[in-house]
Amino acid sequence: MADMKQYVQDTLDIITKRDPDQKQFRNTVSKVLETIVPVLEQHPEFKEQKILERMIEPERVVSFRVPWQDDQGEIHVNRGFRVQMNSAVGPYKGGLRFHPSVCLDILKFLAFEQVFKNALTGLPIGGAKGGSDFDPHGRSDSEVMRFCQSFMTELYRHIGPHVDAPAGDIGVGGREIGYLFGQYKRIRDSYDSAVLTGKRVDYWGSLARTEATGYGLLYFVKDMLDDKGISLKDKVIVVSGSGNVATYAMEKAYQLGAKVVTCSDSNGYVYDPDGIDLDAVKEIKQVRRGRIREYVQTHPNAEYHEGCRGVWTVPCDIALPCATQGEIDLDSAKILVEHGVLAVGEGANMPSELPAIDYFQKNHVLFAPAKAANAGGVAVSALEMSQNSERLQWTFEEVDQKLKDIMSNIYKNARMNAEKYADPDDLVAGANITAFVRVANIMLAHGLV
Ligand SMILES: NC(=O)C1=CN([C@@H]2O[C@H](COP(=O)(O)OP(=O)(O)OC[C@H]3O[C@@H](n4cnc5c(N)ncnc54)[C@H](O)[C@@H]3O)[C@@H](O)[C@H]2O)C=CC1
Ligand SMILES: O=C(O)CCC(=O)C(=O)O
Repeated sequence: MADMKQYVQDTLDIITKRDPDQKQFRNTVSKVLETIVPVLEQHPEFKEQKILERMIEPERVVSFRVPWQDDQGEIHVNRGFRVQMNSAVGPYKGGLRFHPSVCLDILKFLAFEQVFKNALTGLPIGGAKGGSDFDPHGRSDSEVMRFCQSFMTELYRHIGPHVDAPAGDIGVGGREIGYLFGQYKRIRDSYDSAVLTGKRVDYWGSLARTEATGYGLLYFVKDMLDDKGISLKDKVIVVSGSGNVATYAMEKAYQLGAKVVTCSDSNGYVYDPDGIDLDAVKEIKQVRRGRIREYVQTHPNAEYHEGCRGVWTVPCDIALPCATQGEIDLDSAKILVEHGVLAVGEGANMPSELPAIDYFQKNHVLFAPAKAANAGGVAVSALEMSQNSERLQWTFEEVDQKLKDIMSNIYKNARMNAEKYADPDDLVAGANITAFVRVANIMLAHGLV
C-alpha cells in the first residue's frame, strides 16, 4: 500500500512542479488518485507503464486568439482553448464553456473529470473540455454569433466527428451550438452533423439531449435512494442554478413527486415555500434571458436573497447543486447536515469542495458524485452521434429509456466497486475505480502512446 501511495504522491508532485498555479486541476487529480490506490496495488503494470503520469498530461492543448467586434464596432480579444485530455476510449468529447472565469486550470480539471465520466457511460467517447473567457451575458444575438464564428474559425482545425466532438456547458446552449455548427459547416463545406452535439432537434439534434443531464441526475439519485428504501415522493429539494442542468433536474424532481423550493443564479437565490414555479423560471431564463430575482415580482410568497451560498441554509431532504464548481464549501456542508439532509446529488461538475465531500461521507449523507450523477448529458450526446451516423432520429421515449438504463448501470458499477474496494456507500471511490480501470486497460492495449 505504502508503495502505491508514494506513486500517487509522486504523480501529484509532478503537477505541483510543472504547473504550480493549477490548483483546481491538482485537487481534482488528487481526489481521484487517492481513491484508486487499492486498484494500483492489484495491478503493478499500471505503475510500470506509467499510466498515472500519462493520464495527468493532456494529449493536446490548443490555445488561441478570438478577435470579434461588438455592435458598436469596438474590437474585443478573448482567449479560446480546447484541452484534449484522453482519447483511449474514443474520440474526444466534452463541453465548451463561455464564462469570464475560464482558464487552463479550470479546463484541465474539467477535462480530467470528463475522461472518467465518459468512461463510466460505457459508450465509446474520450474526454476533452474547452471554451473561452468570453461572457455572453448582456450580449446581443449578433454579438454572440460573431464571437462563435470567430471561435470556430480556429477551433475547426482541431475537431471532427471522429476526432473531437464538443457540446455545450456553462454559457453555451442551443443558440451558441447553432452558430458554431453553422460556421464549421461553412468552413469545411461538409455537413458533419456529429461534430457537435446538443444541436437543435430540427437539424440532427437528439430528442431528450436538452433534458438529459438533469433527468439523468434524478434517475441516479432515485436509484441511490431506492437502495436504502427511501422514496423521492414528497421530499423537499434544494436546487442551485437555473440553467440547463438545474431546470431539467427540477422538472424530473416534480415528475417523481418531490417538491423543489429553491433555485439560483450567480447573483442570488429564490426560496418559494409553495414550490418553485418551473414555467416561470423557464420564461425568465430561457425566453427573456433575465435574472432569477425577477421571479418574486410575480410570486409574492417567494423570497429573493442576494448571494449564492445562502441557498444551502434552506432546510431540505435532498440538495442538488447544479450551478458551478466549488459552490458547497465545508461551512455549507455543515449547515446541510445540521438540517438533516439525507442525500446530495451533484448536477454541476465538482460543486462540492473536497472537505465538504469528506464531511458528507463521515456524516452518512448519501453522496452522488458529479462524474457519475451528471453523466446523462454526455451519454445522450454520444447517442446523438449514433443517430447522426445512421441518419435517423429516435423518439423521446427511446432516448429517455436508454438514458435511464445508462444511469442505472453507472450506479450499479459504482456501487459494486465501492463494495469491492472501499466503503459500500462510497460512490466517489466506486465511480473513480470503475472509470479508471476502463481507461487504464485500454491505454495498456494501445501501447506506449
Ligand atoms: N449542460 C450539460 O449537459 C452539463 C453541464 N454540467 C455542469 O453543470 C453545471 C451547470 O451547467 P449548465 O446548466 O449547462 O450551464 P448554464 O449556463 O445553462 O447554467 C449555469 C447556471 O449556473 C449559474 N452560475 C454560473 N456561475 C455561477 C457562479 N459563479 N455562482 C453561482 N451560480 C453560477 C448561472 O447563473 C446558471 O443558472 C456546470 O458545472 C456544468 O459544467 C455537467 C454535465 C453536463
Ligand atoms: O455533452 C457533452 O459532450 C459534454 C457534456 C459536458 O460538458 C459534461 O458532461 O460536463
